[in-house]
Amino acid sequence: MTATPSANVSGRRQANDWQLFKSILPYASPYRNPVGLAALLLIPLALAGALQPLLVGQAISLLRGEDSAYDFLKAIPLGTGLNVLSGLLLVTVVTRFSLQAVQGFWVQKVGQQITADIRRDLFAHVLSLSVRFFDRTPVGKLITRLTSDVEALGNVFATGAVGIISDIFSILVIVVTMFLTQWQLALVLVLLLIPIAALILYFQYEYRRANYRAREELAELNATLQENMMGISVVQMFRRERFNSELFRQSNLNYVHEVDRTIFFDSAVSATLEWVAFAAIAGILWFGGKGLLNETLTLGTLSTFILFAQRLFNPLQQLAEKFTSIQAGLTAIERIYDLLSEPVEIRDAPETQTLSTDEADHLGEIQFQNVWFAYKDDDYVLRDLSFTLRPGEKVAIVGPTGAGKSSIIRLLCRLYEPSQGRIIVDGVDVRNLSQSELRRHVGVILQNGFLFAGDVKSNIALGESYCLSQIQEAAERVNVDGFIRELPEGYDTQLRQRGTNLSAGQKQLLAFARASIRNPNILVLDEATANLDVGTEVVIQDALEKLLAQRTAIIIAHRLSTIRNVDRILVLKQGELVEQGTHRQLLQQEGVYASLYRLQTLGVAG
Ligand SMILES: Nc1ncnc2c1ncn2[C@@H]1O[C@H](COP(=O)(O)OP(=O)(O)OP(=O)(O)O)[C@@H](O)[C@H]1O
Repeated sequence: MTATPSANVSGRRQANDWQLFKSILPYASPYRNPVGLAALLLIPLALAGALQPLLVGQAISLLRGEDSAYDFLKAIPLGTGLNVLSGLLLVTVVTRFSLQAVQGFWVQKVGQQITADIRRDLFAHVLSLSVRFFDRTPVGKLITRLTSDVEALGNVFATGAVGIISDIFSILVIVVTMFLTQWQLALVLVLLLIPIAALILYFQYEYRRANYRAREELAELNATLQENMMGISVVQMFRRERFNSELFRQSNLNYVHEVDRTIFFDSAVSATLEWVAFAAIAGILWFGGKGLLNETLTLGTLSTFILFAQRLFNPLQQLAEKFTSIQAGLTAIERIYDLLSEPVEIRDAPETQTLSTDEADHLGEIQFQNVWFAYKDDDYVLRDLSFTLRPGEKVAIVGPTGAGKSSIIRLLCRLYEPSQGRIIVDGVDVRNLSQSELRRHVGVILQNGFLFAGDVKSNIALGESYCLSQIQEAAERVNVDGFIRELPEGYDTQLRQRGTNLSAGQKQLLAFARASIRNPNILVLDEATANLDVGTEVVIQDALEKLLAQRTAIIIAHRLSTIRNVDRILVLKQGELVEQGTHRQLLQQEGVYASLYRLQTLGVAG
């Protein structure tokens, strides 16, 4: 066992079963009617269940002419009395059989709908969580929560485990009926129930802990699996197969170890109940037998109680059978609840401001005011950064690897929030803008544009309602229309997941079309032309000039030759702005930029 799962278990938010139950209660409210109907059926079901032992006991009493037989039965002929009892027994059997079927169907149907609703909300919630959350949570773990944890919850309904509620209700009705029939025997049975309940609670507690750890291990396993699938080319290229298989084997073993613990506690519950059910019947026989000899008890009542004991432990045994499913379901709710209560760090302010859409307002001004930023604690990657980009200005950010260039972009787009300081776009703090307005205002083209499974045109429109001609125009504006038309089915060409049937450069071309169609006032290019060959880059550069006209632009590029013509260059070093000016001014300053530039031109010459 590794230290990780226990750390996870102890580090998780504590919620008791009642809180967990309450957390899914709102999901049941749209299905009030079927849930109410199923709950209502509990009453006739439990009553019919409690009546059966009484009827059998009465038949025996009647046959033996005992006092415990009801007076109205004693008043009619024996044959008629037995017929009445058999008829009533048949009614209870048919009632239980048919109502159980109706109830089972409704509960399962509603259960699956509730599970689907939870899955939907979980997905929407995960998508709204900040990038910071994804930095610390492996995707494989999230997938486990969205798939197998939700599945475990669905199983509670699918396996009929939710019928436990009806079992508990039946136990209560039987207990009351027993006390009304013969309180001494009823007491014997109820006293037996107390230690069993305590034992079951203990096993349940242990099972839940083991099950939570097992789920954590499964999430770990899936994270390893996902990482290897995503990085398959690196795995194969560096011959990591054997090494990674060993890591996977360990993860697998940890999982099995935890599952073994859950099996142990599950079996312990079944075994305890099996044993106790017999002990209960023995207890009744012993105690009731003495009553029979003293003639304080009739055989009819004793038979009724033997059946009661069976009836009482039957739901408990069912509980043992459903136990795994229910406990797994509760663990699943716990994990789902954990994720659903993960706070959305970046959300729209209650009253957002809007940006001016008036062209005359010279849109596209960006101000960073004393911005500090750290991904973790006080490990600042941007330090007291202040600069202003005038509307329409083209500014390049350069600096060594890890200087914090991309972090500036992430802050501007509000994927993260600054630790201190403010970022202002057209006079409005980005925190006061709605995220959709900000993202519409700022277009970003990244080095590795992500593509979704679907066709080319939907990858440009990305869910917005652009028509084909608008998409084509946008592609023409950035000179990528020709490239798209050369694809096997032009704009209808299906892209496989993550666009694996396109080259890195081709993906970047589509990213240009994506930005062009949205017509943002501010355009950010993060190493956007790094994957293009020189020929394509010339074509794109030409398109870019057109795209960038009238817009504010931030360009991050390692190849300094591509940014010589920008209005201003900001030089970043270890998160601080160390120089700024035009290419010419910076060369004259003989500082960081000049040495970077010389190194590159030397590199090119060499
Ligand atoms: N998600 C993250 N979590 C923690 N630290 C990060 C994260 N992303 C980046 N960093 C750290 O922040 C620093 C700045 O990273 P950033 O990506 O902004 O650099 P960059 O200048 O764009 O680098 P490059 O030129 O290599 O793209 C680096 O030291 C990096 O290790």
